[in-house]
Amino acid sequence: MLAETGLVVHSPTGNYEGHPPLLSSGRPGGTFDVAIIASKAYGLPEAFEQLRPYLHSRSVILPFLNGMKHMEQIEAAYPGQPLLGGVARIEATLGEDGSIRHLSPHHLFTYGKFRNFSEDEYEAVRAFLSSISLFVEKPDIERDLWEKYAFINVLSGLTTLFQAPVGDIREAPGGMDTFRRVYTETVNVILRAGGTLSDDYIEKQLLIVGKLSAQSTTSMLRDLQLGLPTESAHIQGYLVELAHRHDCEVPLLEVIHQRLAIYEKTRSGLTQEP
Ligand SMILES: NC(=O)C1=CN([C@@H]2O[C@H](COP(=O)(O)OP(=O)(O)OC[C@H]3O[C@@H](n4cnc5c(N)ncnc54)[C@H](OP(=O)(O)O)[C@@H]3O)[C@@H](O)[C@H]2O)C=CC1
Ligand SMILES: CC(C)(CO)C(=O)C(=O)O
Repeated sequence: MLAETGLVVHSPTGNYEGHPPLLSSGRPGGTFDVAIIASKAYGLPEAFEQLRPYLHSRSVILPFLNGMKHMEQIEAAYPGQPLLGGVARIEATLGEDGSIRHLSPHHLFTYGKFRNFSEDEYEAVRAFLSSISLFVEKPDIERDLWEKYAFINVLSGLTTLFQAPVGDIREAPGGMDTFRRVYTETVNVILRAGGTLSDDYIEKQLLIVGKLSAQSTTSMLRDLQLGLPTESAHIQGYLVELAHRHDCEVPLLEVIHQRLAIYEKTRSGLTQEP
């Protein structure tokens, strides 16, 4: 589709149309110095194999997935490969015509050193990425990854559990308290698992939740309502796995995870050939 229509972006910050060079997996193309991975988490195993022939031993990997588990998966798939952390803060979706629809003016992509860099290698990639105005370097990208993970875990978990936008959950009896309890469980797991979060993280997040527009939802709820696969195993499933590994009690996270696991099981039953 991209080859036919080109890359079309509709955005409140300005539209774009262009025909970037395209390379389909399996076609000759040489190797690349930087590879950005931005598939959904469930597409990673296939993406890893398709990308492999285009990497040299010092190609830099820059993932922009939500969550944290993919960082372990990338390290396992490409041991020793220089790995950046990347966090995307944007609200975007694919239109039926294949165009990208940027839904709100806000957008920020942060990156930073994660594993397996020499000083010179990191300096070279930093100099390259700093020429792209969308990208902002973060000295502590690991904390940024954990903070976005906690945020998306709570927001996608509660919007899918209740199948409702933020405003309806917030205004239901005890709604803000539910946000606080799910944030508290999430933060406990992350800290016990060795993750870092900024001081007063929960209070700051509750202020953000209070200010979100009442209609705010998440891409996971949109996927669930359309009967599409979700990243729940990668987001909620991995957090519950970390909770069990580190002896944390997480009753609400378990219920959210179960609700999403039931959805995924029902969905895969419906999509299987008879
Ligand atoms: N959408 C958003 O607003 C935000 C998303 N994120 C995170 O970003 C990640 C991507 O999400 P999103 O962009 O919404 O997902 P989409 O499904 O919209 O886009 C993923 C893209 O990856 C492509 N892709 C999948 N597998 C491969 C492969 N093996 N080789 C090459 N390309 C591949 C898909 O191509 P094709 O269509 O041909 O399959 C598709 O264009 C997720 O982890 C999500 O949580 C983070 C912040 C905001
Ligand atoms: C930030 C947010 C909630 C924007 O849609 C998101 O990342 C998602 O829905 O996946």
